[in-house]
Amino acid sequence: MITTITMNAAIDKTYITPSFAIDKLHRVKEMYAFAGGKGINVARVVHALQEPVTASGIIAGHNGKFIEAALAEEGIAHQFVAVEGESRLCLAITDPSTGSVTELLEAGPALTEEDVELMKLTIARLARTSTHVVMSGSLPQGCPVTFYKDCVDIIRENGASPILDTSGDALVSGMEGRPLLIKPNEHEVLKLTGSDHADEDAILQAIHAVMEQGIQSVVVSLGAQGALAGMYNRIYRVTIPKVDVLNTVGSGDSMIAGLVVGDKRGMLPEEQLKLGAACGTANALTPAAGMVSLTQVEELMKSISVQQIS
Ligand SMILES: Nc1ncnc2c1ncn2[C@@H]1O[C@H](COP(=O)(O)OP(=O)(O)OP(=O)(O)O)[C@@H](O)[C@H]1O
Ligand SMILES: O=P(O)(O)OC[C@@]1(O)O[C@H](CO)[C@@H](O)[C@@H]1O
Repeated sequence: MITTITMNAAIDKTYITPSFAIDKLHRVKEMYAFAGGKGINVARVVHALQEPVTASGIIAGHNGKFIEAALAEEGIAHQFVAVEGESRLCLAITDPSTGSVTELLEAGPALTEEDVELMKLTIARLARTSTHVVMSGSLPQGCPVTFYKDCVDIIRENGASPILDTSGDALVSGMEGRPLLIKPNEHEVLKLTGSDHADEDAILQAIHAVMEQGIQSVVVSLGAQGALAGMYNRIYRVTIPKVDVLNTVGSGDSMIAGLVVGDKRGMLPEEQLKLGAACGTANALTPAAGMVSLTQVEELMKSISVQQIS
């Protein structure tokens, strides 16, 4: 089983708003509301790839109940820790006329020390029956920045492989535990090395630096440009086809799902990267975040190329 952890689960609402402009009134004709937050998106895509998955993390209040009910309706197993307060609403306003995406993310509940300890115990328990535990997204208020680092250790001690997809200080700290895989985007990876050039050389240097830290796989996703990746001390370039994009929110999460499923199935790095990129691109073809069709993933895999460059 693959377990996903979303420390700040959300209702992900998407408003499709042609000619969106600030300071104007818009009547929204098309909208989607799904259980979301990065780890839940990963779980949904793992489920679409037909691997057993359990979604875990923190929920609160009425929105938390919505999240559980929505997952149950989708047939996704879940075991959340419920805390005081209200789970957040994350709003993405997408404008098909310009391709713009405007995101408004609420803060979500504040955790107590007891909540944090209970979450660690839950992760330890789930890790015992999992091959991989994927921790994704920002940490909620009250959660120490070292949380992911502690959990990387807990997951490994309990026999599963830890995967981390977060940013900022939580990523820097979590990397000290040497998770199996991280997937920063180009901005996140350059922040790690303090470089301000987003060119390929800087990204490659950053990938080498991360691998030298003892992290086996680092996949730097580059949106429509595909990805550059370091796996087992080799460097790969992933080239993806040009597609008609509807909404890229959740493409990173979908890519993680493909990579983890690929690892679980024992695929070679090239095939894992192909599956990851196909899931990311398939997500961009759907209006909602973290949603892919298996048929589209399989079709896209045929037009994605992965080249070992060093
Ligand atoms: N515009 C696009 N066209 C085609 N594929 C895309 C596009 N954007 C993203 N993808 C696919 O999804 C993968 C991950 O995307 P991206 O680099 O945007 O991740 P991210 O920044 O972590 O996304 P998010 O945080 O919104 O989940 C890319 O490597 C690519 O395969
Ligand atoms: O605040 P976080 O946890 O970093 O990001 C939350 C979020 O923007 O990420 C997902 C897309 O990747 C959305 O489902 C969700 O709303």
